[in-house]
Amino acid sequence: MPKFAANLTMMFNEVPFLDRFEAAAKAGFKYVEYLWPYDYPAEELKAKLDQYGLKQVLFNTSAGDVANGEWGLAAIPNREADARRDIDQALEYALALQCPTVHIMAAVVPERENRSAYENTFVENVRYAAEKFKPHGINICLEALSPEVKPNYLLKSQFDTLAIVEKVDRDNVFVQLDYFHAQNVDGNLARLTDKLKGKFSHVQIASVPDRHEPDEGEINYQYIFDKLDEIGYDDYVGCEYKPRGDTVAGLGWFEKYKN
Ligand SMILES: O=C(O)C(=O)[C@@H](O)CO
Ligand SMILES: [Mg+2]
Repeated sequence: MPKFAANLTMMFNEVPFLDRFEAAAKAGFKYVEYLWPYDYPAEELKAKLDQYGLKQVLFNTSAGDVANGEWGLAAIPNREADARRDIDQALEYALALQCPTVHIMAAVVPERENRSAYENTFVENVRYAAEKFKPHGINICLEALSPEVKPNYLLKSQFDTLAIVEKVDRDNVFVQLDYFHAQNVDGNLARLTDKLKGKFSHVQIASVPDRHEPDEGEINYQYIFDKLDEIGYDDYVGCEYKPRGDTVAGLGWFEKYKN
């Protein structure tokens, strides 16, 4: 049975961020993820996790200067020092939060720029991270984002992402399989899951097209959850969706997975 993690950036927005840990635990979650921890001291976040008996399972490296169009730095040529500073910062937080996986954000590639220079920079920075994280048993994930959500992001297709993972060639680097983006770009999700078997170590879910609860829209998530069980996927499934309304009112789909 999948181990579902509440995404505290997208869910439980009825309450301030630090109160979402309690809300997630009360709703029956044992695991949480969120995009970035850096606005808070790691000790404060760890205290929340401990207070509510939660495990943090994923967060991202910094997105950089979002107001100026950045969405990750790790692929931007000549910004290696900034990217590696962000990777080091993520490692400190991962250790303090005892978080097993960090998503390294790549970058938006401006249309006039040379994509292969971005890919090469990304590969080198991810290798740097892989080697720093390895002694601590921390995994790295790389994620494709669909153009309707993040136009010109370096990684669009799951297969672009797999190609970079293979090029990086480190045993703690995996695909982050977000089925919402995968359906938008790649489709054929059951076959995709088979093809990526063993290559992904974090999953995220949301309905398509509206990115709501996984109980509507064009993806049959019950089928996908069974598929994940069938292939022996044992890592986490992040609920990275925008609730249609009240978060708890939308959790009917989750009832049968609580234990
Ligand atoms: O947008 C998504 O999907 C994510 O998982 C974010 O963490 C990164 O854009
Ligand atoms: Mg995602």
